[in-house]
Amino acid sequence: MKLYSAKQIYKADQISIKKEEIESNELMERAALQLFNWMHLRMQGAQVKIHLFCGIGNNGGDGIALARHLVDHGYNIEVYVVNYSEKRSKDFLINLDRLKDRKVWPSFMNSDDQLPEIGRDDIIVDGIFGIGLNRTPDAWVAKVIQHLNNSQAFILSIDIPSGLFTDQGPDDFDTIIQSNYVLSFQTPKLVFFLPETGGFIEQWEVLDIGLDPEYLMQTETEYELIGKNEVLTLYKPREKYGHKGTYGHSLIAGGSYGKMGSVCLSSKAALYAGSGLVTSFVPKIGYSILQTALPEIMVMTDAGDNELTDIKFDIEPSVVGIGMGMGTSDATVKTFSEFLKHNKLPLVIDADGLNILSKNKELLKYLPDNTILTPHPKELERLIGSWKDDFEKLKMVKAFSKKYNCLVVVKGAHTIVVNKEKGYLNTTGNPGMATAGTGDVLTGILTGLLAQGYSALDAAIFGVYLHGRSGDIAVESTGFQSLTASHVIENLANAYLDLFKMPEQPVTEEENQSN
Ligand SMILES: NC(=O)C1=CN([C@@H]2O[C@H](COP(=O)(O)OP(=O)(O)OC[C@H]3O[C@@H](n4cnc5c(N)ncnc54)[C@H](O)[C@@H]3O)[C@@H](O)[C@H]2O)[C@@H](O)CC1
Ligand SMILES: Nc1ncnc2c1ncn2[C@@H]1O[C@H](COP(=O)(O)OP(=O)(O)O)[C@@H](O)[C@H]1O
Ligand SMILES: [K+]
Repeated sequence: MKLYSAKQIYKADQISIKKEEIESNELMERAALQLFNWMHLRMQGAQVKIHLFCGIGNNGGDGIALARHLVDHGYNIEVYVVNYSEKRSKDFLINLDRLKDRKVWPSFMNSDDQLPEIGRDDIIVDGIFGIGLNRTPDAWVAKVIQHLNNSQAFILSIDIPSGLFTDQGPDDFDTIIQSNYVLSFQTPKLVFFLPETGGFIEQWEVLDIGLDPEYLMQTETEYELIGKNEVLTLYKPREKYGHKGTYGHSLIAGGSYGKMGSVCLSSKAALYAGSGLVTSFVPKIGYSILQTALPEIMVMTDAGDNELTDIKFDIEPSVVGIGMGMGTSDATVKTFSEFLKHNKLPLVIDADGLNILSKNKELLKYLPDNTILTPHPKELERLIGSWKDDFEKLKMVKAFSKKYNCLVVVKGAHTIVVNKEKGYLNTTGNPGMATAGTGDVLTGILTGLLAQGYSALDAAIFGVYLHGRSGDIAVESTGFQSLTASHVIENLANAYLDLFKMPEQPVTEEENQSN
């Protein structure tokens, strides 16, 4: 699913109005009707108090138009206009008049007004600011926002939580509505998925207000949201006459004394992801550990007893996944550097491989094109330096990806695969996955997919999705606390099978009776 910027949404807005030959307030009416239908379906006329807080722009206009529909259906409403500017939008004013025709008189809130009382069982509709926010709200508006956040009432935001910018990071986190539910027009917004701002949204849903499909389809976006529909087209079916050679050979290189588990996890994950063959390349200390833990894989040892000192092998794998548990001793740094200088194979680099690159940036020029790097936030900071906010971070990652012609998998709650100018945000995964070794599993999956002939970009997008989906299936039986990296591997099979499961259909009345 594409994530459109505010600029693109405004453009879609204008094009739709022109093409359909409608007035802009008709588009607002569509939005308001969608909002109303959503609420009415759930509330069924319940007399819970609904407080609608509306700004003076079109987001406020949506709120005012919604208020009219609610009052027409007998709901118990109170309307407030947060009067932060004199520049009221045309459609806001049209809808204000329509509301007044119903004898509903909003309270106009100005800077020194008392804040209204809100019960914890009431509902708040947040229509203060939408995608038009272009500067941090004034202190008194921030106070109103804080008051709503502190009320403990359920907050339903129109389009975007008020105070959240659509395409830039916040300056002040105290000026943002903490939403329970966001009904977002046409597209979710990028900020719903970034670590700094995602926490302001508990749940979201898109309301289709019928913006011009042609424009939406043809417009390229900087970011895409990746779910099942997107990865299904990437999946490569197994061929009837395929043999293990068809599905590639993954070499997993890493490990050091006390950290052989990481190589076990990556190697096993590569196998479960479907790699035809898997060889682990480890220091001597790892030999019996890997042979015992994973009978399906082959093991090659380095000259070093406890750490990698001479990364050389006389086989020709299809891809190398390297870095997990490897350490950063002088000998390992030296051999890793030498390996990079001579290597021609596709690479996935993780953990200490990334740490070594961060301290020896001159090595970056040896990365083969489309190498996949999989940093967690700390590793990313070591690699690209620190950032002011998530937007600056993404800008820096894009520049890095472009400069070194590599893919960066920015790991987190919504992992983002960055390929030069474009970012792909994953929708699977859960906080149970914040546990030791899940990153090693991801490296193994990505290596295993590359071995099977997926392009680097497809492997990264699909692998990140599968990894999270495995975690989501696993957590149903483990709970968050007890989810381990091994559970993620064990559920890879279920994640693959789940790709082709139809969503559950509700049982119809007839079927019910025949049972
Ligand atoms: N195409 C769409 O998606 C549609 C959008 N609509 C609504 O329109 C909204 C956008 O409306 P607007 O562009 O009027 O913008 P907003 O309603 O978000 O903001 C109102 C105006 O306040 C001013 N402003 C921004 N930051 C401020 C601040 N900190 N203090 C004081 N004033 C500030 C700006 O000039 C802005 O235009 C959307 O979020 C959505 O709710 C709907 O009406 C229907 C169609
Ligand atoms: N809150 C979360 N929600 C979803 N996925 C998460 C969350 N926290 C961590 N993960 C995922 O778990 C993995 C952790 O990787 P990493 O930090 O490298 O762990 P390790 O080094 O222990 O293997 C990443 O793929 C990350 O996206
Ligand atoms: K809003």
